[in-house]
Amino acid sequence: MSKFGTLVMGPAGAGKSTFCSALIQHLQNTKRPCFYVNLDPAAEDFAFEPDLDIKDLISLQDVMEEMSLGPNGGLIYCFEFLMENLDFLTDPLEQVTEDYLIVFDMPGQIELYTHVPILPGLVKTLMHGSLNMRMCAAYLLEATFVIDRPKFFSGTLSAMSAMMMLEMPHINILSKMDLVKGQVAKRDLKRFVDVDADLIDDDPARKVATEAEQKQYVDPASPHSLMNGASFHKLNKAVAELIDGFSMVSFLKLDVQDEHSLGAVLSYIDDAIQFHESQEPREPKEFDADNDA
Ligand SMILES: Nc1nc2c(ncn2[C@@H]2O[C@H](COP(=O)(O)OP(=O)(O)OP(=O)(O)O)[C@@H](O)[C@H]2O)c(=O)[nH]1
Ligand SMILES: [Mg+2]
Repeated sequence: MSKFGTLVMGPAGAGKSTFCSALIQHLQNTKRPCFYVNLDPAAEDFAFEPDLDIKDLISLQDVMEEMSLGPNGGLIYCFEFLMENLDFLTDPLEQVTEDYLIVFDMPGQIELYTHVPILPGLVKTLMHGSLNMRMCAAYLLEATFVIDRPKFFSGTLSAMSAMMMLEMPHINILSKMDLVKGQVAKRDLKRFVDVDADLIDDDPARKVATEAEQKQYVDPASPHSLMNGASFHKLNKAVAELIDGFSMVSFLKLDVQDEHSLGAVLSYIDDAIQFHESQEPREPKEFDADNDA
């Protein structure tokens, strides 16, 4: 029997916990069971009480106080501790049946997704251990990033970094769409959703380098050369072309207030983990003449 889950990831404040709550509410509205796992050892307030909370194993506050660590070092310590005590996570998940969607709410420290090798180990255990969980990553990036194009591509690289680290089905999501409504034309938004490298050239905020600035740029091979606006632009364009040329990243738009938007994101998650293909066909409910009258 398989289990099904999604890891909700992304930078600090991207809207992960808000999305988890909205998704749980949507699952409840559509009569689907859900198991909510909080893996953020610093999270405090929840719209839905987690079914499993890493804070019952270890809390970031305690680690920082007792180990004299800062918030980022403390978080890594918490995850290393979780990896040494994986039964805390796997035992309760053993009981979860295949009709459930298991939603993992992750912390926002970006290093977890970029270069610390803890998450790949955790994902391997969940997917390839006895739980046999089919999982996908839901990586959130705040939609306001589209206002600043180099920042958008930088955020896209962080999503790619997580994709490369985790080697699991991956869905990228532009969260907080309500914040850019009316600010970005639909036509322009399309070019962020299916990433278009020309966004870098068309950037209305782009400062064109003066002739003097162009000359300032010396030798790219020299460690003492300073990159100026023109050379940063070339670098940004090359990165954007790489993303565009290989169709490596595209985004779904998410407005947590909109049930259709949540439903659309959920259907991508379901497809990625092949949720519906593995469900037993349900018996249609018996017709109850008394109640239906
Ligand atoms: N306008 C708007 N605000 C949002 C939305 N989602 C989240 N927020 C706000 O953004 C802030 C961060 O939201 P969270 O859901 O806590 O973000 P997070 O990614 O879980 O944050 P960390 O766990 O701290 O990394 C909160 O103030 C939310 O109210 C959204 O869709 N629209
Ligand atoms: Mg959160």
